Amino acid sequence: MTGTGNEQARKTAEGLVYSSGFGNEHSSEAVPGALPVGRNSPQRAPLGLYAEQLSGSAFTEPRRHNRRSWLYRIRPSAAHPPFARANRGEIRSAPFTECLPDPNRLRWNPLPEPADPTDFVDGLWTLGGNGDATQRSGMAVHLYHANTSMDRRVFSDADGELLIVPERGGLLLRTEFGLLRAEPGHVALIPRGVRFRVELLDATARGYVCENYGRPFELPDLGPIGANGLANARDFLAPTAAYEDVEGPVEVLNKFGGNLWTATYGHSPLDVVAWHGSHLPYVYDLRRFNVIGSISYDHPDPSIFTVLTSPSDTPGLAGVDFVVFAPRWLVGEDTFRPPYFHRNVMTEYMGLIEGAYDAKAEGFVPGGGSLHNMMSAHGPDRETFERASAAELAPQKIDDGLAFMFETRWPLTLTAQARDAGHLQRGYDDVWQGLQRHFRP
Ligand SMILES: O=C(O)Cc1cc(O)ccc1O
Ligand SMILES: [Fe+2]
Repeated sequence: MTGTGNEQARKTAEGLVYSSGFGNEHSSEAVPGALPVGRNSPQRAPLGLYAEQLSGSAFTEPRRHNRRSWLYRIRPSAAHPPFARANRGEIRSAPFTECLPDPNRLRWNPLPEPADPTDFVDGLWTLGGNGDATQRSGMAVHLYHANTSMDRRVFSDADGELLIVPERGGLLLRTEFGLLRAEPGHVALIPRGVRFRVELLDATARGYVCENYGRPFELPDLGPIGANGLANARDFLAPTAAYEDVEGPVEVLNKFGGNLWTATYGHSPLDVVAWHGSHLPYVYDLRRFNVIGSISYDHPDPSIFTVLTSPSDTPGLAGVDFVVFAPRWLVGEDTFRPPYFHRNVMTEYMGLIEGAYDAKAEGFVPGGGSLHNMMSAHGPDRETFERASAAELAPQKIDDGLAFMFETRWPLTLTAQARDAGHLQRGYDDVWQGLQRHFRP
């Protein structure tokens, strides 16, 4: 993506055309005249295409939450053979029952490089999660590592939407709605049920995925912040229609009820020539985030950094929030500026896209992750505490890293593979050892 100006149906340096605006009704046609005008389902759809609705909400949900798209495709999705169970590799789903919920602070190094040729789906490795995929509630944290593009296979997730956070290597996402490019520093949001194929733009790819079983991510309310700020809707870029007219076997993998199911189609199902609607994928450049913080004193709670939120049935209590710690100035007077010591009723999974994070002097590395389950005590490590308590409080630019958090209202339970992983850091607790008493009554 280019970093300037207006992306309204604009061609990027890489030749992709995007249409901008989160939550909008978008429309696009790869062939002029492919999109019906004035109705969704004419007696005969234009150009001999099949009309198909893809619903992301129940038909009857309030208009504010209602999401659906109309797809005009070469063949209807319904024309397929039965699905059969497929090997789910290292993908796991909620409910997570292999381990007891664990109150310990945990931290992992990056996933090791895959030994064999591994594409995005084969390279998904589940860390844990909460809720129940079949109840459309909760979330899962996955990591991925890949060294090949998906070839003659497409994936879709009936269990939830996928927020993909690349950390290493760019991804080209060929979706039913067209092409998206997601480099490290961008996030891609693939709605429930949308088919896509991941091609690697570099030799290897690595990153994180938040699988959200619950209400689709939306932009948070801004309250007194006003009409602008945080992630601005216009910076979310939707694809424009691009179709494959490809015959021959294509494997369609469907994550459903926690398992992978496979069917071999006789053609590519990425055959959508035109579409319109609101249930569609986006990319967003995290560096566009308009960071808002304190310009007087104290360290604000990280909710101020929320990019997207999946509300639960209780107002203000998110099933999952996606939060970014983007470059910003710290100017607080008489303030301990890094994240404070805290115990949070929400559960925090954090990852690092690049550089360093201001609460951890070392050990929290790009591609790694930390889990601070609900009510677990955490905060700055000893080195950070000592440095920040003594620092001269001149205005300071924090621009040496890009960290993020998946924050969820429910405790997160690990998979056995995450608990037993060789890349789990033993002795993470030690970062808080040696915090001396300074009490002088
Ligand atoms: O634990 C963390 O590093 C995340 C976090 C950051 C912050 O600025 C305040 C609270 C918080 O949980
Ligand atoms: Fe925290």
